[in-house]
Amino acid sequence: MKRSVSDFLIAIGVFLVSYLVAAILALNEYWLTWTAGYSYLGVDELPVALSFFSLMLAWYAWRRWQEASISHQQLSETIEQLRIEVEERKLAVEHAHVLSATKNEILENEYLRSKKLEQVRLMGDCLAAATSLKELQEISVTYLKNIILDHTVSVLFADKAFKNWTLVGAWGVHEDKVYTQVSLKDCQVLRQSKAYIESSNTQSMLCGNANLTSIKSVACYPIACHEMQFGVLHIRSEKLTESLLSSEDEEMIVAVCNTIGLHFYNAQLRAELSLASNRDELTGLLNRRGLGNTLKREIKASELQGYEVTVAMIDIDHFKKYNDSFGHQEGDKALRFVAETLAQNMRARDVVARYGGEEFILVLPNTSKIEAYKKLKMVIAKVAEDSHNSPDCKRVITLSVGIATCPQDHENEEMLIKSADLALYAAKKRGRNCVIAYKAPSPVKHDPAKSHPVKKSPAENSSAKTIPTRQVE
Ligand SMILES: Nc1nc2c(ncn2[C@@H]2O[C@H](COP(=O)(O)OP(=O)(O)OP(=O)(O)O)[C@@H](O)[C@H]2O)c(=O)[nH]1
Repeated sequence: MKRSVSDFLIAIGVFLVSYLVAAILALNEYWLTWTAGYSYLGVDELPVALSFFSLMLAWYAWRRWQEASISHQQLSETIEQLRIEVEERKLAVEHAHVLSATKNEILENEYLRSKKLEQVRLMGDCLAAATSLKELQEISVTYLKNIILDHTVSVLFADKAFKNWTLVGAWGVHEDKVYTQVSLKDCQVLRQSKAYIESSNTQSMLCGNANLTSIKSVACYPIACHEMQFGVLHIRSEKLTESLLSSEDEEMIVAVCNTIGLHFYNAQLRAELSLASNRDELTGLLNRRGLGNTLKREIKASELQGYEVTVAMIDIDHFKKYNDSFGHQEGDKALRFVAETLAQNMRARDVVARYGGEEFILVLPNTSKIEAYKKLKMVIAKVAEDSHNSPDCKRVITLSVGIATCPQDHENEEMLIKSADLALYAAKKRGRNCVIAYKAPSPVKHDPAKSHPVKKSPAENSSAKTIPTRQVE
């Protein structure tokens, strides 16, 4: 625009200068006409010539100004176009940067998510293979730590009876702000049996476990299945935020808690089933089925470790008479009394089982025949003595016992029980209330390659010959 104005001024200037020159020439003509009596041009033609000349000059100036304006406008337009183009390119570059950053972020999030999903899968496999409640809890915490990375987290689990709750894991960005104490009565998840999310700027949060004044937000999730609460996952933050977790993260955490709950539920179901199928309902002891597995295991262990296992078969004497005299219910009480007394007088490693009816079996690992004999003598004396004073027994209860030892009598569990049963039969024949050890009628042929060497205990070495065994008839 500046350029156009200057061109216009130049044109005006040229116009004025041309008029000035024309005026000078005209004056010169008049001067010559007046002083010398002649002129180069006729005085009458002079204004016309000057006007023509001025017009020519003015036209020329106007054209120049117009041309200058046009070229300047074109230049401005070109510059504007270039400016727009540069702006557009800048925007395009910025957009590309944003796109690439978003793409990177998406890729990173996807990578993290796939890693977390892999952890969830591994966790499921490990939980499915867990064999105890403690193992289930530890596996859950280990994997939750790999899945919930950017928060301050605490995990509580209930014991088998759902009475005591323990803080099994606590970790997070603020190690000092994880749970230190657990207040169950204030746990909203346990109260409401559902996820609980709270944020408050004041100290009065309903979540009793946001026990630090700096905690402004909590998100707690139940670890449950079929309305059975096995645990609580508690996430806390110092930030005042309505949503501690992104919707994706929350979705994953809820799914993980549900998976853990399901595994706890399955484990509990399995334990209950196994208990029900392996336990005798009346006495709570192992039943015949449970005994079979246990005895097999003990015989295998004795082979590997080279020690003896003794099996004792116990029968209550004249129990039919007891039932007939005092009734079946009293008979049941007596059975429970015998079961309890046997269990109380055995070592933790010994196995006490109800074989059926009024028959019990003891499995005594790492126990020689003579040790078992002494122990059983003591036990039948104890049962007789205690039954005398017990309100559960209507009369003194005596027991007959037959014992057999692996590997010297038999290495097979069925044959071992059969041998103990034969010895029991002998005890009954002998007059009851006694212990008889099985003695094979003829020496058992041992295949040295098959049988395992046995470490003799000092007790056996000293008194093996004094054992009052009796050949089974
Ligand atoms: N109350 C009760 N009685 C049972 C149970 N199981 C078996 N019995 C009884 O136990 C008795 C066993 O009797 P027998 O096998 O004849 O043996 P016994 O009378 O003890 O005679 P000996 O063994 O020779 O001393 C039967 O009367 C059964 O009914 C039970 O669960 N509860």
